[in-house]
Amino acid sequence: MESSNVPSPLDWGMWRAHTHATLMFIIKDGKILLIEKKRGLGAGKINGPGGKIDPGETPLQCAIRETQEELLITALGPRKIGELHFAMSDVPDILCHVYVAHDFEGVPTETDEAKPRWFRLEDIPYSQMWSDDVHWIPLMLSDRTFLGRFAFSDEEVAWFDVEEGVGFPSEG
Ligand SMILES: Nc1[nH]c(=O)nc2c1ncn2[C@H]1C[C@H](O)[C@@H](COP(=O)(O)OP(=O)(O)OP(=O)(O)O)O1
Repeated sequence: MESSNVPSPLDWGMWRAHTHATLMFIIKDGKILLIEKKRGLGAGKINGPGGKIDPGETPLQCAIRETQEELLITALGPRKIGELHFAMSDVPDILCHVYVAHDFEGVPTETDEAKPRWFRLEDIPYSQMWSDDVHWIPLMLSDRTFLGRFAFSDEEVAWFDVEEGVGFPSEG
């Protein structure tokens, strides 16, 4: 478990997410498919495809739908690998379900929302990503499940804790 050496600025036992969201990472042939996000929260950053869960939708359905909408591809065999709890300072708090898939159908295509970018696993552009990503993407690449909690101050991580080897129900 990796964590900050300072006390948490909030009581996580009382924490509740305002927004439920997803991220999908396609990892294939030693490369990871990321996006340049063109609009919404995190516009201009590199991230996985994803977005808010719609009413009546499961997290898995959301991750598949958002990947279809943003890149015009369908992830095959996605599996939940992690959960991220974000206590934000300037926008509503987010609980994000993270999925990994090792195959997909279709051709990754630029849309109004996103531009596809493949990166070699050793060249992930952390400096252009959310500042929490460096704390959990390496676990995801090692196929380790995780629960990450992050308290943000503006755009920077002020406190964090990442627990490994967490179990998730199979549908996720
Ligand atoms: N600190 C963070 N680190 C990270 O890696 N991804 C984050 C993040 N904070 C938010 N996200 C991602 C998760 C999710 O895919 C998305 C949620 O932001 P939004 O609710 O603004 O999504 P979108 O604008 O894409 O949603 P839709 O309107 O549903 O398309 O941003």
